[in-house]
Amino acid sequence: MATLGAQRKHKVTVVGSGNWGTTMSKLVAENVKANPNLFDQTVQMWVYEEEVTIPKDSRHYDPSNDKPQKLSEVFNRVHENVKYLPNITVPSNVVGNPDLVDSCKDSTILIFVLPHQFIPRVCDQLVGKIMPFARAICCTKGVDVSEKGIRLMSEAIGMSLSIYCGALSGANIASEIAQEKYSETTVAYDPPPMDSRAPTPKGSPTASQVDLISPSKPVPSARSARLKALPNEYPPLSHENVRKLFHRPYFHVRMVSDVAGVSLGGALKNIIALAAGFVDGLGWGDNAKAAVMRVGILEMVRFGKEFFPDSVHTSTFTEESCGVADVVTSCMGGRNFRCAKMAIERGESIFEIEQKVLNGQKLQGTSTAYEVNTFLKSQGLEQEFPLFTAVYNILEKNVRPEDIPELIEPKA
Ligand SMILES: NC(=O)c1ccc[n+]([C@@H]2O[C@H](COP(=O)([O-])OP(=O)(O)OC[C@H]3O[C@@H](n4cnc5c(N)ncnc54)[C@H](O)[C@@H]3O)[C@@H](O)[C@H]2O)c1
Ligand SMILES: O=P(O)(O)OC[C@H](O)CO
Repeated sequence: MATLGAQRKHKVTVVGSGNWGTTMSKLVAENVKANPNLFDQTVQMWVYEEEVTIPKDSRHYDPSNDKPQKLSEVFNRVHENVKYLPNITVPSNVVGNPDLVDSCKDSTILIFVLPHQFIPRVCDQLVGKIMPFARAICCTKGVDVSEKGIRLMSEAIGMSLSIYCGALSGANIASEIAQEKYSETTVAYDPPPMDSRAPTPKGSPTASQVDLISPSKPVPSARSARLKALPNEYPPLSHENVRKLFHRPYFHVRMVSDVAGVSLGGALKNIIALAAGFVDGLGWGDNAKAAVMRVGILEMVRFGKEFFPDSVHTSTFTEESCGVADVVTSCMGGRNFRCAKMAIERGESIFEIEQKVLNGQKLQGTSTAYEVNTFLKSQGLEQEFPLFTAVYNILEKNVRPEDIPELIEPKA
């Protein structure tokens, strides 16, 4: 039932069109159709434009037209991302839009699903070009490290665009979800009090006047940013309504408020997956992989407690899909795990494997290992995170994968 007084509907843009971005567009498009009272029926998907040649084994291959074509044009013609999510039909209410600003400018909900290294530049292009009261959900797995320190990607998005940004992360190998195989995820959404629809007490500033976060409950993802309240004519972005955007019979959503825990789980698991791939590539078997996962989970929890003490709930890592469950799935079938394993088996660098095997898809564990190490070095705390540090040093060829057991053995 539409919220009393809500005459407008949320327009949704998925910012990203990769393997997960396209999968996310598919499930979101299914949900806007299922909730016409809440959402506009067309989902914009920003496509980072490139020329693609339709593979000969594609059902869309046309020998009379095998020249390179614009990805967005092919997508809008055949409703399939022939490069990043082949053989999956995406609902026709998803529009592939190569113009970033045009795809976002009228949307009240922005779902960021880009490799994390591209987020800052994309946000820079959107500053001042989006709805001032838009809200975002970051599905990207990574952290934002600079000389100022470490930030969650949701914080980086929120601060850059002066909007509130939540996070989605879980045991979510995209290709399985695209095939509608059962999975689950965690969505953390903890909006500013101004977004709550409690009756506005007399004398309180109206939505248009409120442009600072309430001092009583600073919103981590947009600390000191100038937030605009979501106007009452839109349905409230309650946990119930946000869940309706993502939950599917095959994609079970649990809503939480711990944005930091959800974000860190997704980012740090990619480092652990590399370590698991290294030991698996050595042929050391499941026990070795389990040992590496155990130490990695400990370091994930420690990292959250150490650097995000006022926002991370340790239970998020153990009880939610974004924690241990994501480590498990990533260390069995994730790209970071598979490429690390292949690198050891073939005696090649993981960076070469990424280029040769992923067809344009991007690993996130390698860059996250470097970014986390830069931050740990700045804090003088590499020794407190031996597995994260070992993965960095393996990538740098300072140590060998065979050295992992010694490197993670607790020091007397
Ligand atoms: N693929 C998965 O199974 C999966 C699942 C859950 C979360 N994630 C996370 O989602 C995020 C996005 O991953 P993905 O799988 O959609 O992407 P991907 O790995 O398929 O990466 C390719 C995407 O990057 C885009 N790209 C390349 N160069 C770019 C540039 N200069 N600027 C902007 N975009 C550029 C490409 O157009 C393409 O859309 C990552 O953080 C990833 O960890 C991925
Ligand atoms: O393929 P990966 O390693 O990027 O992992 C995919 C998802 O993040 C698994 O949850």
